[in-house]
Amino acid sequence: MRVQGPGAPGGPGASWDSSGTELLPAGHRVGDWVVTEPIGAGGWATVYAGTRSGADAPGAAQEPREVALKIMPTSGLAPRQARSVAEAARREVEIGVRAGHPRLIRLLDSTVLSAPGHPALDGAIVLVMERAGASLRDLLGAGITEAEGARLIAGICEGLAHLHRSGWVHADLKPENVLIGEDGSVKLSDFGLAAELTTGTHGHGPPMGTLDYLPPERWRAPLGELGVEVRPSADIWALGVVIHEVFASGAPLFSGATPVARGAAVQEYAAGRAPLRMANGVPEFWRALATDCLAPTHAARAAHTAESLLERIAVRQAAPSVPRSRTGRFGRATRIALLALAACGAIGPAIWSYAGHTGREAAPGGRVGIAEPPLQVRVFNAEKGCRERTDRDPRCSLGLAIDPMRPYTAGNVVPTRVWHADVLEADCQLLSGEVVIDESDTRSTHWFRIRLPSAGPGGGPGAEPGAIAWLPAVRTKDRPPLPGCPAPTAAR
Ligand SMILES: Nc1ncnc2c1ncn2[C@@H]1O[C@H](COP(=O)(O)OP(=O)(O)OP(=O)(O)O)[C@@H](O)[C@H]1O
Repeated sequence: MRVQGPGAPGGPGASWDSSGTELLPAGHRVGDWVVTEPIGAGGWATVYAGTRSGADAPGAAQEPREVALKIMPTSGLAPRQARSVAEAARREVEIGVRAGHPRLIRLLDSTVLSAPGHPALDGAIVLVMERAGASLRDLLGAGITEAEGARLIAGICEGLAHLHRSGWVHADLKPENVLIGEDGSVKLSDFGLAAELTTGTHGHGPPMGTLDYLPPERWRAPLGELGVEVRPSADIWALGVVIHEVFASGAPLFSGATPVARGAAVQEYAAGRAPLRMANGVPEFWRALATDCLAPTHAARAAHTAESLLERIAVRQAAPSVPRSRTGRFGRATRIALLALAACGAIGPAIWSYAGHTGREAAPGGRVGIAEPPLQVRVFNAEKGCRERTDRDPRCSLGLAIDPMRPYTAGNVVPTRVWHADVLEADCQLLSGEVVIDESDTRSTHWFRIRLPSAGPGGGPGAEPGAIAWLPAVRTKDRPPLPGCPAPTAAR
């Protein structure tokens, strides 16, 4: 349940949520949808399972048949409360329209109910969403393996990284708002408190939130005309709390009988008067990651972005299959070879392609309408001077590898060159390829399999149709949610 944040004046509470589930009986029709059963309720809304009433309606074939209907009643609320509900719905719709991503629950439609004969429903806002199978909260009690926890947390980081890149802070990250699709994929939901980063560094949101996930600075945040200041680092704090819960079977990180008492424990920790005490079962890597997320001040936490955390998780996931001696091999000589790659011209033997691979296989679960590979990645050149020029100077060109399992040296690149900001199509990712260290010392074993554009993005030699190559993940800031690549041992 979400409640008002500390120090907030009155606002919509959770008073009607328990009775809300009776609002819509099974069989009730909402636009093109028929209610089947209640799924859940929060402070603003009751969520029902719905199914399409007319399968033959125009466009029906493109839409899922099973949906979730989030009903946000406004009648009976004080005008200010009704405005808050309408604002929350507006933010959900705005994110749905402007920031769609496979790691965010998909908004299909929104409408306002007209039900003059049913005063409790009249004027209610309805959000029609893709339906998830469960929430992370549902999974916590059963215990989550480290591998599964890693996958779930990586999915949350991908969703946050996308939101932050798109200029939004979620501001209410918690296990209830991490949904699990029927194919097991992670989807962030509930953007009713999301804040747009209007200044680039922070935005403003209503003085509300879920107390157990609020960062220390929010407990003292002044309430201005625009609301309270919200920064992406607030989501990172909440992520730290969630990481702990994932590996501690849902046990709260800060002790106290009530959310307010636990908030006092947060303040004690932030003031340096109490240590962070995580459950013993939290594995070392995740303990370290959560500790960084839970840095007590915004300034200390800001260094740990969702992208950088994702990168650390990717490297860690790749680590067990990379023998230590192999990683240790890459000293100065390899690094110099890597740097040389940024400047060398077109070099390299034949292009490696997978016979019979189309790159258009449906994602697991194959849901219609959810983004499927290939997905776009934009090339990033760590050399600042190269990012500022658009003349495709050969010295600023970057090479794509032929084989991600061999050192990324001049002899292992395809003829097609790419430049900063080129957009490439990736169809899968490999977390445990050869180590690559870029010019800014970022080290990664993560690679994307790229379909080479037949014209050559730089106007260089074109590739044969369907040819592929490999982009080291250090050469892009994007982290599209791609499936894993099959082990690249295929014919060369
Ligand atoms: N698309 C969906 N598919 C399946 N279940 C969903 C979906 N959206 C929400 N739910 C379920 O309904 C519950 C309430 O939804 P939601 O959190 O969006 O409502 P809310 O009133 O904004 O909640 P809160 O006040 O706790 O933030 C969720 O915890 C989740 O279990």
